[in-house]
Amino acid sequence: MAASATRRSETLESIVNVIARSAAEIRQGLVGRRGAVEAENPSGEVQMEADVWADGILRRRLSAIDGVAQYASEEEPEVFECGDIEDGFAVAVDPLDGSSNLQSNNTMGTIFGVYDQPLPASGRSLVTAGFVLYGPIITMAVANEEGVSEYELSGGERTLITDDLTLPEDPVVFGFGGRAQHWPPAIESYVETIRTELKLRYGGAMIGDVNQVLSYGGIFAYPTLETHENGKLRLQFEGNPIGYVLKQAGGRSSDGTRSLLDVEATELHQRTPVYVGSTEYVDRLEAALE
Ligand SMILES: O=P(O)(O)OC[C@H]1O[C@](O)(COP(=O)(O)O)[C@@H](O)[C@@H]1O
Ligand SMILES: [Mg+2]
Ligand SMILES: [Mg+2]
Repeated sequence: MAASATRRSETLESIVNVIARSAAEIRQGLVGRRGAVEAENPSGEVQMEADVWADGILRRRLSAIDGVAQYASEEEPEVFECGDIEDGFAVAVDPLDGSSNLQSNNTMGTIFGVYDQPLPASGRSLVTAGFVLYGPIITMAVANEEGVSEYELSGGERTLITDDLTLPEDPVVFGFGGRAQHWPPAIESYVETIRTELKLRYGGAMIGDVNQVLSYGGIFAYPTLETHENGKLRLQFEGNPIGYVLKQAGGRSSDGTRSLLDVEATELHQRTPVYVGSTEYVDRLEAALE
């Protein structure tokens, strides 16, 4: 993509600012939108009112940014073309990650990835990725080639907490999704081993669970299942952005055999097994699956 370096960095800054400024509004808008709509997303999952609403806000605001050429979301079947792809970025979002937690009022997030190639694109073409976490307070992690920064968000303001978010050296937590009776034997015995070393932390929103791994070290997975070989999570909207954040924080990602960033992107809504966290634990997981 041919835009000048200055224009590219202005566009990236605008994308991050728009997501940061929308976060408080998205969280407030969850009130009264905790029910399902009579529709499924392209992955065949029930959509919640809040999923559709948050997607609408992000589509309108992100597609209006000069230098954003494509917008795509977990909630929409097709890429929304909004500029010249020869001269702009593609933004992929999971507007609400963990929206099944609306019912129980638990943690959720918003995930984004900014690609330098038309979607579906390889994780190697990400230039920025990150997430908003709607916890007791709203935080945001933003990864780019310089590393990972963490912010606290309040109203429209973004306050830098650290510009060097890195995984701690001594891992503490793990969380694996899916029903244990559907895990292949190799996953089951890996979990049997690591549960003697780490503490279980699983909250049902990838972004909440991944943020615990970023804070304390360890491993998060939504693994391959005997019923669903590619697990549940989507490469463009979830796997790639989180794989990029973890790599820039000093850890790594895998689909079971290779970095998520090296998985070939064939379809917008393709699923992939996801294993992310401290390098030692992801390496051992790959060895267990060999
Ligand atoms: O309810 P399960 O099967 O544990 O699945 C939880 C996983 O599904 C997800 O909620 C999928 O994301 P969405 O909510 O964006 O569809 C992940 O955040 C989470 O890790
Ligand atoms: Mg999600
Ligand atoms: Mg979602």
